[in-house]
Amino acid sequence: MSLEFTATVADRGLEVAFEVATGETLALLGPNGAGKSTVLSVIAGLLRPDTGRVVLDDRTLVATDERVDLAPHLREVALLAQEPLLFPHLSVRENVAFGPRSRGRSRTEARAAADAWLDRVGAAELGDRKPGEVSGGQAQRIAVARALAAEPHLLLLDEPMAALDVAVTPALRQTLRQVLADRTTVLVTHDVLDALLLADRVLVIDEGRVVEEGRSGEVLAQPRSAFAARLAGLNLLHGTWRGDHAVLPDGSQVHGIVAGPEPAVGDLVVATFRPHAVAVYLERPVGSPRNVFATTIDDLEPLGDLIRVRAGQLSADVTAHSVAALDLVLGTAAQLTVKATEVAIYRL
Ligand SMILES: Nc1ncnc2c1ncn2[C@@H]1O[C@H](COP(=O)(O)OP(=O)(O)OP(=O)(O)O)[C@@H](O)[C@H]1O
Repeated sequence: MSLEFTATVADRGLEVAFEVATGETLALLGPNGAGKSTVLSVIAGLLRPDTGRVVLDDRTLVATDERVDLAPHLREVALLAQEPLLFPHLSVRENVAFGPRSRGRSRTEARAAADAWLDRVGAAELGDRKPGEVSGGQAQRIAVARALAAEPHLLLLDEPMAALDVAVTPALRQTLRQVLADRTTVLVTHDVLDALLLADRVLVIDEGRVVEEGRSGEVLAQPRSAFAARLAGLNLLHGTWRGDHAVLPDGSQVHGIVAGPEPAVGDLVVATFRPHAVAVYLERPVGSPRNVFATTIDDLEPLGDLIRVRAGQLSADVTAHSVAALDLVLGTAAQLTVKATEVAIYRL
């Protein structure tokens, strides 16, 4: 085990234990105030737990019963927050070179390491600029490079994409996928796609307690906790890429827009779309091209002004008026449709 974590923090109502294997990415999911950031603060050494023990590889970072409490800068842990927090007076290259320099590398080595990391995160051309002269998405890439250039044993990411435009998140998510592979990471996120695409396992925390834990795909496919179920409200269909559409295990086809890198024929993919984008018909609709799934309704659940219709693996949010007009009840055979433009397809 690479990271072993047990801690209680009484005034934040936190009592959590988990482990992360070497090279694994663990996503921490949970509602606001659940305690996710508190867990990261304890690991980074910004908050001392009332009781607890955090061991990274074979080094004890904090152990309340042994009175061990390593200073943050000695922990070899990098914390990347929502806001990039770059040093404004240093150039981008100097920001990234900061970690290697503090680890005793020469100026030339540190600059070379900085340029190599900037290149890996797709920010090679920004080295000479000041942080004030780059966009939010670029600043976050630079912050990723800076965190990794310090060669941390553990990377902590606190909603690294929360402050960014939705337009730039797919590209940064792709960069993170590449740099997180084989790197021990704890990632706090609210985004089901981050959990699915970046994390091997997820831990769902609610009111300071672990309520669910497992492989990302499994937890999101069959959520047990209310929070994971709400997250998993997003439709997720796993399939195989066929060049211009995905084929599901039952043979049905899904057409959509590829987000991120183009999958090769035969690659495993996931097609995602919001329940809002799904329409329910009794007969197979004719006309404009779209995805049609023949299925049977197995749950109808009020959701604010709408009704969430569940049918097999699919969810559709429709008005109460249409549920009444179509006379939908449990067991009704229905055709669920979604336009290809509403479906995002990701390579797994
Ligand atoms: N600096 C602080 N001082 C005291 N209590 C705090 C502090 N920060 C957070 N808390 C409290 O600790 C609990 C856990 O908060 P934490 O920020 O860890 O949750 P979170 O899961 O990261 O939430 P979010 O998703 O909103 O970031 C909450 O009850 C919160 O109000």
